[in-house]
Amino acid sequence: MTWHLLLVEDEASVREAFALRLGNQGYVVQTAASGEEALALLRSYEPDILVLDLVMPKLSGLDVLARVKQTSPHLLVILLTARGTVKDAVEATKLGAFDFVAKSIDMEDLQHALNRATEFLTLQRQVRLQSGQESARYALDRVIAKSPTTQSFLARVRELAKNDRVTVLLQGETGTGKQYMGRVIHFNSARAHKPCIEVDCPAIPRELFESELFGHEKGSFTGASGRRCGLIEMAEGGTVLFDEIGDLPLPLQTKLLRVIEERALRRIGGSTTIPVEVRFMAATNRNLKEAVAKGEFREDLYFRLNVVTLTVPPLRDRREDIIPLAEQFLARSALAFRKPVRTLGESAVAVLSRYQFPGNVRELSNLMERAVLFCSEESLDASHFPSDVQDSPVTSSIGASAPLSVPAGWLDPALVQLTFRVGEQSLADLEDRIINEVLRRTGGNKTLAAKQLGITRWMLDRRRRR
Ligand SMILES: Nc1ncnc2c1ncn2[C@@H]1O[C@H](COP(=O)(O)OP(=O)(O)OP(=O)(O)O)[C@@H](O)[C@H]1O
Repeated sequence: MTWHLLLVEDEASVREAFALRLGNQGYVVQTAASGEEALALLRSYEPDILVLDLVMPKLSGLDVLARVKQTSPHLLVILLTARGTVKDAVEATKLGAFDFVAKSIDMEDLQHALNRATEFLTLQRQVRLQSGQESARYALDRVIAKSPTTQSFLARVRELAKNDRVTVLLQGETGTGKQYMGRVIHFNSARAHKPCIEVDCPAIPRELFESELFGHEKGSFTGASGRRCGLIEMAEGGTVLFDEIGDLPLPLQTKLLRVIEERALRRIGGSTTIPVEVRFMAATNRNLKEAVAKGEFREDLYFRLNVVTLTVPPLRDRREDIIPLAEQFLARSALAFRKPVRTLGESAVAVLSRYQFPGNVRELSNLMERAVLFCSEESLDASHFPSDVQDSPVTSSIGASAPLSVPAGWLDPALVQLTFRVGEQSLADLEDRIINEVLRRTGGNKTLAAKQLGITRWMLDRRRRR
């Protein structure tokens, strides 16, 4: 499992050194140089653990802790101090800190606290699974399926939920809901009370991949200070869902194939074979057949995964679902942001009904979230959407979408025009539009899109999830 960590430390040298070491240990680290910066970041970013320096110039660690606990009561906070007192420690505990540790160059105490925190989070997730909250969220009768396309798609999902040993390959454009549908299959199957472990292939650093997936024995490589069980083992009895399986490094494809075929694995450095009883699912927006032809994906693994292929339809092929989905996202965001908005006004319905949604359900969900954030009335109308969405042209049949226009007369097909109204759109909005356009032009190939944008695959994913 990959853990996201926000490190708040005002001394640049300490911040950078700690971030580097924690990053090398597999944590995904974001940093902030002050309490104020951390609070601003936490409005849009949800780490698993917050590591806070106690003594900072304006807002102290305790001030930040008090504020964070009001908005995110379950976030685990570790306070770091070079010269803290018992009084500070007592105060931190009262405010709900998870731990209070000494700041040292070797980070020894912090390491122990982080180990405890990640163990606690793993356990908490298992308990949450058992409590059935997720099962209710992904119940088949709660999936919006107004359109005939989604209805027939769900009929196949229902069958696959019943047959809980069949391996499934979920295909579809970016943001169509492949992972979401994978969860629907899991939580409606006999495995629902067991873990559903998602492996985000592009997000796991290559050098850690094998150990994340298969686990390791103590001392099997430098840094393997204890025995660790891998994600596949953790899913025992349940499902492992590989997101963007096309990004699985080739050597690991061979190993995974063996595990699927033999239903058993060996941890790195281990001498015993451990049987695994899990269902495997994989999602991709790449054309895996093409990847096989190019030698980037193993053909035998492709056939192993491709026992049943489910293609999640793009939103433009199930337009009847747009408004009910928008209403669901509106209700969810209004609750999360404590906003008075309750309904979609006529003008908003009109805009949503004609917009093409190149980014599919994810784009609709993000669009509604932002619109709700800027709405202080009871009814949300078109003016709450960004201008390019408001001004999107009416189309009767929606084929390839073009959110950024190519002006007439421009001969170079790689040239696009980006227009925006100053004061109405944030940098993040513009970034989203550029990313969506590049993804559209690469046919949803995220690796290629990231390359064209000059960022890493991981950064692309983080930005899209923002
Ligand atoms: N039918 C649905 N009902 C409610 N929410 C949905 C539905 N389908 C997708 N979503 C939401 O839309 C977002 C994108 O879905 P998801 O991550 O499953 O897409 P994806 O196809 O796996 O995307 P990518 O290819 O980019 O990884 C998620 O927040 C998900 O919860």
